[in-house]
Amino acid sequence: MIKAGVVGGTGYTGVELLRLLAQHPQVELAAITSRGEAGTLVSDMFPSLRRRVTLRFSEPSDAPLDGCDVVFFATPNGVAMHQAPPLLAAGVRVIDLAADFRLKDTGEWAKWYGQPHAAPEWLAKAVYGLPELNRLAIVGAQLVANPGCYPTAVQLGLAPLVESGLVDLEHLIADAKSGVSGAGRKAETSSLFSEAADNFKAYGVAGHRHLPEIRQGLSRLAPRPVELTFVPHLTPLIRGIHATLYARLVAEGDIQALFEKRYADEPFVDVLPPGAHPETRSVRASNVCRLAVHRPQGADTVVVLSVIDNLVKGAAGQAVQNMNIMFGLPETEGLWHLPVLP
Ligand SMILES: NC(=O)C1=CN([C@@H]2O[C@H](COP(=O)(O)OP(=O)(O)OC[C@H]3O[C@@H](n4cnc5c(N)ncnc54)[C@H](OP(=O)(O)O)[C@@H]3O)[C@@H](O)[C@H]2O)C=CC1
Ligand SMILES: CC(=O)N[C@@H](CCC(=O)OP(=O)(O)O)C(=O)O
Repeated sequence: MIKAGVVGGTGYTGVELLRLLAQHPQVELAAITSRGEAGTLVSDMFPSLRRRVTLRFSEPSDAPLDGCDVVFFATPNGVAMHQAPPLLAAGVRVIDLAADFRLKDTGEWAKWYGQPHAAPEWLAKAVYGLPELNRLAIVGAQLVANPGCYPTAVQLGLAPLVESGLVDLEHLIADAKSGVSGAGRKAETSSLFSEAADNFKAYGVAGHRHLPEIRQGLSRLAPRPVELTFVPHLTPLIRGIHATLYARLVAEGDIQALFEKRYADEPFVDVLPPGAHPETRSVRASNVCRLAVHRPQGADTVVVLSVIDNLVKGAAGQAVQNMNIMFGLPETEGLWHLPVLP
């Protein structure tokens, strides 16, 4: 059995990790931290976990994390880069759900996250954990940087086009909408029911911190750096991301066949038949990304529709998928459940 610890067990990605890990046949939950709830039974805070998770929350400094085989950080940006290095030095494998180890350039990290990087030596060793684009590197990794939710939906939707050389790499567009759980469980005015319900708005148009992450990931697939306009929106869903992606063709090709071939062996990427419109509810609570490819009026703009559950394929599910790869387990272990509908 793999002994797993979770730092940040009271947040949305933390409780989603607990849901997935508690049902994983090869995992034993060994430690779950909270700074404010140490001593509280996890199932008292989250009755959804009653009779399945019997642990109490521990203070991060008291939790037996160095006795774990793997520790997940489900903490705000800037926490894991301070707390993970001693665990890594002790041989523990770490999967960070935050952004601390995603951007390879420390200057870029400081610019977008407003603080200097505290562990550049581990940054160099970290592997970006988007299995469909980077599987082989994850196999041997000790430290995996789990991608952001928007970057997962956008990169999976644009990767086949960028790899193909059929599209203009300088004018990609990602128009993405997220449910409110994407902002986390912490109290914030913009997440209040009266602010977010019955409302729809763009934010971060001048520059969102997921832009450099998407650019870095897609540029690795291309002969030169890609340029992208990325506009996130907040939509009154609890879970879900819907990304509408635009690319201009510079050469002819069968785009539907390109996507079907690219993802034919991927258990968690579903390319829908021509003309389909994927819905966020078709992936709710599952680790699946559903894609549909369109070419309106047969013109030279390709439109890709990409949906994921931000808490699963966009965070906790992808983290478990990465753990499975790191530990040589079947990739679908503990993740092969169907979405919840309606
Ligand atoms: N929500 C989403 O859809 C996605 C989130 N992410 C990323 O995952 C991470 C977690 O997100 P989310 O679960 O939404 O966030 P939440 O705000 O819901 O939870 C954050 C958790 O971190 C703990 N925490 C906060 N500060 C510290 C600290 N200094 N030391 C130890 N623990 C700390 C909190 O617990 P306590 O205060 O009890 O200690 C809480 O459990 C973030 O980096 C986020 O950007 C990534 C992809 C998608
Ligand atoms: C709706 C909403 O607020 N979403 C978050 C993205 C959450 C996420 O994935 O952020 P990290 O890169 O920090 O992991 C945002 O736009 O800030």
